[in-house]
Amino acid sequence: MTLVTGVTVTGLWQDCLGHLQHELPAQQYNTWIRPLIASTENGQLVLSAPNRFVKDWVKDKYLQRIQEILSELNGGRITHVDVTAGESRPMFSPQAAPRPEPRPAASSVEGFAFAAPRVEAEEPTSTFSPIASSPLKESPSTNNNNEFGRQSSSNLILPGQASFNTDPMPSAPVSNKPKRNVQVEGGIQHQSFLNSTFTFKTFVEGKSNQLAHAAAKQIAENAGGSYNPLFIYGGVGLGKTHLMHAVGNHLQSKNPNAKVLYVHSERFVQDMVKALQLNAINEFKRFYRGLDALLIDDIQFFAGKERSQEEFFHTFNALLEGGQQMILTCDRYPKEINGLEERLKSRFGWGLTVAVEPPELETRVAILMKKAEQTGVNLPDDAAFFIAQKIRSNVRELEGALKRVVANSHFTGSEITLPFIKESLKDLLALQDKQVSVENIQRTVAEYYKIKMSDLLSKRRTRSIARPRQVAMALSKELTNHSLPEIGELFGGRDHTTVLHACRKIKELQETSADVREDYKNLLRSLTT
Ligand SMILES: Nc1ncnc2c1ncn2[C@@H]1O[C@H](COP(=O)(O)OP(=O)(O)OP(=O)(O)O)[C@@H](O)[C@H]1O
Repeated sequence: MTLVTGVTVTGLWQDCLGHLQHELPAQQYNTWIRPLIASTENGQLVLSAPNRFVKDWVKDKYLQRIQEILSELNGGRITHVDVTAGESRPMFSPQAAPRPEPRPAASSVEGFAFAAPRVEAEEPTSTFSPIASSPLKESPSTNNNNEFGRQSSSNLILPGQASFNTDPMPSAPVSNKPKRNVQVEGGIQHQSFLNSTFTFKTFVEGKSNQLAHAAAKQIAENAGGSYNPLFIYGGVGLGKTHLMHAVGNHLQSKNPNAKVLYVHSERFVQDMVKALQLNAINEFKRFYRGLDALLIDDIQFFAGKERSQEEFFHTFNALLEGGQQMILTCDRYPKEINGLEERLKSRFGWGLTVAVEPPELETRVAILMKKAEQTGVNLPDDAAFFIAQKIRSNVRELEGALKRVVANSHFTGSEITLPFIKESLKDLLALQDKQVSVENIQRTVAEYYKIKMSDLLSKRRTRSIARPRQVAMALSKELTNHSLPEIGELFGGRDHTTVLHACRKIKELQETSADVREDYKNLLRSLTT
């Protein structure tokens, strides 16, 4: 057994995860493998399962394969992997599981059990895991009509609470994230489900997130003040969750007794449904309304779920009236959420609504440098620049690329240089080259002309916006298989004749204007190489 450093083990485990993800059905992977937290003890890999149930299952079904893969990856050298129940020190960045998911502890208080892994398991039935065995296993996001399920369990689980358990499962915390801030009050634990690595210190501020960052900082210093609620919206993987946790972590560090809770909106819905089924809605209300700060992620999941919206509306009002801070994130502007009640949309706008945009090149480079520094990796400037130039879609993908490079470097013992990066990311880049999307084109064009992506889709007709828009339309026609009407639709619902006109205009300008010719050529090169 020659594992030397935690980073080496991390790299191995990350790669092993890649193999397992490839081999196993997604459901199995998400249920059993993803929640495992890797750490190193005496040079050995320790996989910490959220509870004994998962531990036994993993040992029984997957451990042998895990050992085989690790040993293949490490030249036959890994001989032992331990699987334990309960948390151990996580050692890699949040990328290991992209979204911090609330995984409260197994528990029951006076007949109510609290928390279960958010699993969609096909396997063994257990009193511990009501969601796993209930009709609610189908995620609300994939089944908008099924807001209520048939009662199938005697256990209700609320996040942030824990256990005096009568069921056979241990009360070990269930978390695939670093869990902190556990308070014990009257024998009941409160957990925040904050990811301790998502702090202001690890967040890179740039033009694209300046306002959101400033607002978050303000709130961290003055929670429950005039910026309540804070509503952060923007595309995937742009740091909304990170910022929200940063506020939570700050509040919690200022006051360790503060009851701060992070919860994904799917989880809120699931808990509420469970509470209704079990006639425990009053406990549910008390629990949420007793918080000092509530952070709810991805509230677009409330769309179409009327009863949940109703409950959330009351919780929301109660919290605001009590001066408790709320932070909400969403993938779009509140008014654009179809299926959300008007009164909620308008309430969301009562505090401060801020957008996060895709980061520009400089910020992407800075983020990469910061992530590399966090993982103790020396990333040369030109290497960071290259990755940042190539991966533009979102920060999560940027991190993914960096992790891949770092893992490869650990396995091969190679230094991270530009040629090494090109080699490591070869297939990813090739894949990306094949996948030029209209969105990608819009983002690249917006960045090139230093305008906002939303401007490209807007009705604004000033030359500084209209010309880049035409360029983006022409590039979309040239580089994608979309029809003119489809392209028009993707540019803020424009008519196909507008797209046709743009294509003709840009073709003409390329012959008469050196600037446009140059711009078009640069953009084409950047999108296709
Ligand atoms: N400005 C930033 N500085 C440092 N890390 C960042 C920044 N923006 C995003 N990240 C990182 O990118 C990853 C994705 O961020 P996050 O989960 O906050 O995205 P999100 O906007 O909530 O996406 P989603 O809508 O998919 O939930 C995280 O690991 C986060 O740390």
